[in-house]
Amino acid sequence: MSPRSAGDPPTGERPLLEVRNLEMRFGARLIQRDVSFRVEPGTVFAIMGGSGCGKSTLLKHLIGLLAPASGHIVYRGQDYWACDERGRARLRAGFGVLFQSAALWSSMTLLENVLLPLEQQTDWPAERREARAREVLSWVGLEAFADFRPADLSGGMKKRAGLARAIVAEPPLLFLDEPSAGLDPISSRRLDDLILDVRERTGAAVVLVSHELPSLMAIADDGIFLDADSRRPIAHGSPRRLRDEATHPTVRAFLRREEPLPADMTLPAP
Ligand SMILES: Nc1ncnc2c1ncn2[C@@H]1O[C@H](COP(=O)(O)OP(=O)(O)OP(=O)(O)O)[C@@H](O)[C@H]1O
Repeated sequence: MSPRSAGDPPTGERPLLEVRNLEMRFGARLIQRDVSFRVEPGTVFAIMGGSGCGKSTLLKHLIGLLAPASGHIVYRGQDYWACDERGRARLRAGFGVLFQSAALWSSMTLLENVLLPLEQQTDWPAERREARAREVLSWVGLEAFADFRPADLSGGMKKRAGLARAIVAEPPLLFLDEPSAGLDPISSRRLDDLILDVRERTGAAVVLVSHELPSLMAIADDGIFLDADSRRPIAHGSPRRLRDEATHPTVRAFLRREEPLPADMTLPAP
């Protein structure tokens, strides 16, 4: 399948993921409201914004770890929180997640880590599971490290192993929390290429939280920018377009590394 980009016309298909008027709170504390967006198959969608604006909190809502204060999170037409626990578990089986820490099991080898989703989600015979796990380890360049434990790997290798585990069962949706955080520029670039390669190979849509501008510009087709002050999204679109066209000073400051404008200075109409 060939991935769509943000500039393509709508396909008329149901989006893989649709967020409608989501409001997120911790107790009485509002984190964000009015969050609405769609993620189409085969696209890379970025959740952007400054520190503490609620990016990780949004990701946790999307993968079912936190329940919305109000609003809807809909996967291929199914409202996640309107489903019973079995229905939610079925939807979650379609998510691959790479956490910031990679969250590999330290007592297991890489191969055993990557086999886990296949053991949980397929009834394939053991040889087929192992062949698939080794194939995916080779995609991420770790076939020679299948018998290593996570402690014996570099940070970039752990991320690649976490990515292998996230994609091994070919989930239609992949969630990545700051995939290149803590990596040197070369490892970070390599991971970006790998994310695009995975998207090409599997047709998965990718939702990622990232602060890394080169990474955002290189791989994201679309995105949303959350603002910590107003506690609302203040821009939607591809990071490249927002970098070139956004007028909001916070978005410009973030994506173009500009100094934010003084609060009393108004912007010309676009
Ligand atoms: N479990 C929690 N209970 C209460 N408040 C929380 C909890 N988790 C996060 N917060 C608060 O919610 C706000 C958003 O946090 P979040 O981690 O989602 O931001 P972020 O945009 O991902 O930040 P960063 O880029 O620094 O990782 C912060 O003010 C944070 O202190």
